[in-house]
Amino acid sequence: MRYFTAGESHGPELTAIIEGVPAGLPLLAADIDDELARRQQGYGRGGRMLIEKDRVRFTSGVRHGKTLGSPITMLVENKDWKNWQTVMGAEPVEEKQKKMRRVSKPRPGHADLVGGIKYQFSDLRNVLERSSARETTMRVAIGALCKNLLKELEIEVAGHVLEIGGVRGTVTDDLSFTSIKERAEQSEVRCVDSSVETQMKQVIDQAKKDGDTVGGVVEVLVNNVPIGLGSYTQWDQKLDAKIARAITSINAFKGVEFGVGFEAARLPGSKVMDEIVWSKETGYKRSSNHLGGFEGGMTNGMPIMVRGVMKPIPTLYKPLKSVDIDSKDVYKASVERSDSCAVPAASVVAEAVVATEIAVAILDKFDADAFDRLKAEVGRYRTYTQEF
Ligand SMILES: Cc1cc2nc3c(=O)[nH]c(=O)nc-3n(C[C@H](O)[C@H](O)[C@H](O)COP(=O)(O)O)c2cc1C
Ligand SMILES: C=C(O[C@@H]1CC(C(=O)O)=C[C@@H](OP(=O)(O)O)[C@H]1O)C(=O)O
Repeated sequence: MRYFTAGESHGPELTAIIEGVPAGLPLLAADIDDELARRQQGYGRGGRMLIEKDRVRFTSGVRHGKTLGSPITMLVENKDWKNWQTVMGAEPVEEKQKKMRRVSKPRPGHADLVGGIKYQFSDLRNVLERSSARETTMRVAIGALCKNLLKELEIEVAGHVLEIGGVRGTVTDDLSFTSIKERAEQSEVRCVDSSVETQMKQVIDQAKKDGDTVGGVVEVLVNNVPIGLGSYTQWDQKLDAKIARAITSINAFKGVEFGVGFEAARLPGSKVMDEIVWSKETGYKRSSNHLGGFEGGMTNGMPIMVRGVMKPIPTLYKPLKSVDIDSKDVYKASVERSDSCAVPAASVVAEAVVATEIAVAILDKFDADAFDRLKAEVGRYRTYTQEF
């Protein structure tokens, strides 16, 4: 399976084309829309989310609620487009109109300056329109399709927020996968530890008041993953590496860890490796999951546990110093309408990109032309791994 996304933040619409999805997978626009709505929620978002109501439209690859095996095209309309038609239209405009909403004072931490230098733009809006995390809408749409496929194979994905602006929630060991999923859904900050929710919201409110922003840490868990997705045989076949790339490809994500993660540097081997146990009913299992479900770049059958760190949003209402690209004089950076914290929304994006990587690994490994055959093959393979 491969895919592309396209679309500018204030252009007419966003597009995704996905190729290699098996034929016969049940797929409804409503399944995608539910996930798109989850991404739009979360405490700390700015005014744009009040304008948009993301809904998908299939224009190819789906018929009567099932995939056809041909490329799937998904479109999401930007409701804000009606306010930007002159600024963002495809047809040539007068010089005077070209100056409308022109950006010449790059925001530190956003793509503005480097993108402008690279593509030789005199208006940095040409950069920010595509570097905007509006693009993550389509990655969530693709992830929703992949979650549909995984659900049919009894694989579940859950994302939640661990930390915002230095306030960290605790996830106790006795919390089941289901309760993590449910609790995240009930929380405005998508944190399963309700005792820190108010504090997280206060940190976001304070940042907003100060014209500042905050980042945080999200976690994605994947349950019931078959053993042996990915491979140790070639560096670029390692699935943990592909997931790490997918996470750091989310706008503003700066780091990834699996299982105990960076803490592994401070622990002895006996506290990091997961002991192997066996029973006739379950086959091979581990008595702990410090390695977050990966050994040798392959899934080991334990839940995948991956975390990503998001830096604070770069656009500051109290802007940092920048340089005007025309005069080279020192100015405050441009202020675009912006979120103060998008960590809860980003946890939904993280879920989507992890689901996508796992779906791709499954489609690579098994006969994936027809969904029923894929499902049967995955079932047989699970029996094999249990009896090994
Ligand atoms: C869901 C989400 C919403 C975001 N909202 C904003 C925003 O409102 N303003 C902003 O400056 N950056 C926002 N960002 C972050 C920027 O898109 C990102 O920092 C920028 O593209 C530069 O990329 P980099 O931080 O990965 O280097 C958001 C990121 C995500 C994941
Ligand atoms: C539009 C979305 O997020 C946007 C991401 C973003 C950025 O710079 O990344 C900047 C803001 O754009 P705008 O100036 O239009 O409000 C966010 O709202 C979205 O998540 O759908």
